[in-house]
Amino acid sequence: MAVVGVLALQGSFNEHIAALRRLGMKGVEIRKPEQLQSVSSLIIPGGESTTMAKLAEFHNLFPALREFVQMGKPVWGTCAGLIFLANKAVGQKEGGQELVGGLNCTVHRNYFGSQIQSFEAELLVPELASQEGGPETFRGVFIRAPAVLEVGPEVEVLADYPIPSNKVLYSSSAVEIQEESAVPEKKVIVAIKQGNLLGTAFHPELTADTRWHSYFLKMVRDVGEGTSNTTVAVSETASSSDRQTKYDLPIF
Ligand SMILES: NC(=O)CC[C@H](N)C(=O)O
Repeated sequence: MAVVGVLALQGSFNEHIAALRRLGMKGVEIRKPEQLQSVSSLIIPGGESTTMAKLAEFHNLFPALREFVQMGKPVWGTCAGLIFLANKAVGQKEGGQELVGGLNCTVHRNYFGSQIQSFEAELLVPELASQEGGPETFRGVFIRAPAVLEVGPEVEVLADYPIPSNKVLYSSSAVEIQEESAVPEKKVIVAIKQGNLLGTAFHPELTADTRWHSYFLKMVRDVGEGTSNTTVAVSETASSSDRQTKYDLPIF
C-alpha cells in the first residue's frame, strides 16, 4: 500500500498520521534522509520551526528534503511546515534558521503573535469546497501561527484571513489592541498551492474535517507516483462519510 511520509522530528506528526488513518491511508514517520526514498509524498507538520530546523540539520535532512521538493514530489507544510517550505521567512529567531524552500513566498514566522494570541476562525475555502465538497468554510486552528506576506505569480491563494478591526499591523505582524481602530480591514494569506507544494498556516490535523488531507491525497494521486488510484478512492469514500457527521468537532 502506498504511504505518505510525515516528518516526525517534532510537533504534530502523530495527529497528521491519525488524520491520514481516518482516510484509510498510512502515514509513516520520517526521521532520516534515506527514509525519504520509501515515500512519494511528504507532510511537514506544525510545531516550532527553529527547533525542527535544528533537528533536521542534526540529522542531515535538508539536502534530501530539498531534492524531494525539486523532484516535484507532493509536499504539504502546515504551520511550521509552511515556514520550512517558504523561500523566505521573516521574524526568525536570532541567527535565522535553514529553510527547505520551494514555495515562492515570504512567510512571517509568528505573524499572529505568541501562544496566547492563538485562535480559531472560520476561513472561506472556495477551492477546497469545490474539490472536496462540504461547507464553503473550514475551521482554521491557528497556534502561534505564521502568515504569508507575499506570493509569486505562480502561487495560487487558497485561503486568506481578514485581520479583525481590533488588530492593527505593527512591524508587519498583527498585534491586538483594546480600542476599536479605524484601520481598514486587511487580509493575510493563510493557504497556498504552487504545483506540487501545499502550505497552510493553520492546523487541519487538529480538526475532524479531513478535507485538506483528502485534497493533498488528490495532489499525490495526480502526480501518479507510487499511490494507486484504488487506495485514494478508498480514502475518498472514507472522507465523504466522515464529512457527513463530524465537520466541526475538534479532536483535542
Ligand atoms: N504551530 C506552529 O507550527 C507554530 C510555528 C511557529 N510560529 C514557528 O516559528 O515555528
